[in-house]
Amino acid sequence: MWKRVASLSPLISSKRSSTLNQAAYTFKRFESFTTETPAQGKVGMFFKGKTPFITFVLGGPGSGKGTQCEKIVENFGFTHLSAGDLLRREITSNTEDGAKILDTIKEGKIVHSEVTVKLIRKEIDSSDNYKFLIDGFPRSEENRIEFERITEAEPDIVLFFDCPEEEMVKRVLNRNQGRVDDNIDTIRKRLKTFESLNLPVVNYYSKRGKLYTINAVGTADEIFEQVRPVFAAHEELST
Ligand SMILES: Nc1ncnc2c1ncn2[C@@H]1O[C@H](COP(=O)(O)OP(=O)(O)OP(=O)(O)O)[C@@H](O)[C@H]1O
Ligand SMILES: Nc1ccn([C@@H]2O[C@H](COP(=O)(O)O)[C@@H](O)[C@H]2O)c(=O)n1
Ligand SMILES: [Mg+2]
Repeated sequence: MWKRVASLSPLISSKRSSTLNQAAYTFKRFESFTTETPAQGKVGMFFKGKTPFITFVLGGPGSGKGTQCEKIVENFGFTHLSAGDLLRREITSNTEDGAKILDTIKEGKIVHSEVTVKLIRKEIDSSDNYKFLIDGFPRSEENRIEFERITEAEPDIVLFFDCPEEEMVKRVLNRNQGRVDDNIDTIRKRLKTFESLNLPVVNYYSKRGKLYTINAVGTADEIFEQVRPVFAAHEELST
């Protein structure tokens, strides 16, 4: 199993890209593998000689997480794992959990962490990549704690797309992708869930100096110009 032997986050948690340029970074280094026997089912054992680089992508419904993840994939070679997409795929595959997941999503609530972490871990395990964007996760402290318990890993960085509610509502209502939760009633519930369960996670990573807050208002390209330097600054560390 790999272990973090030194993991020093940016000394300044960035609010805007300009702050990033001034941020002093110290080396973030991992030991790829220890000599210990790998623990069954831990993320580390699946990375053959490479150190996993994990980014959590947070933000309210419609804040643009998926849109920006596509751009990060194109520009920085990450694998994009959207927790919401994995859960929706589970619904269509008629598994035991599918019906419960559908009800939870319609209610704008959070699916039990064990289910979501299992799906994420399966994707990580079967990937040849070692750079992951985990989009829409962790959505709650329970999500976060379960991920840490199962993987013994923490994210290297956490992006937070900060968007006003009225803009999020507008974007979701215009999305037209046939999502069962893209209606005004569910959006209201999702916004409440975001505030009560997801913002504490955002604050947690802010206190740990891992959070990069991105102003999510503007065109997708403008927003990506704030995102780009975050990854450019970490590129050496993540290759
Ligand atoms: N900067 C932007 N300006 C205007 N529209 C945008 C912008 N970024 C994304 N959109 C559009 O807003 C909608 C929501 O974006 P996206 O799906 O990326 O958000 P999300 O944060 O992943 O939402 P969810 O949490 O609901 O999955 C999409 O239709 C997308 O095309
Ligand atoms: N960690 C998560 C992520 C998502 N959900 C549920 O899926 C819905 C859609 O998620 P998007 O990221 O695609 O917006 C979300 O509202 C939750 O119901 C979850 O439970 N846990
Ligand atoms: Mg999304």
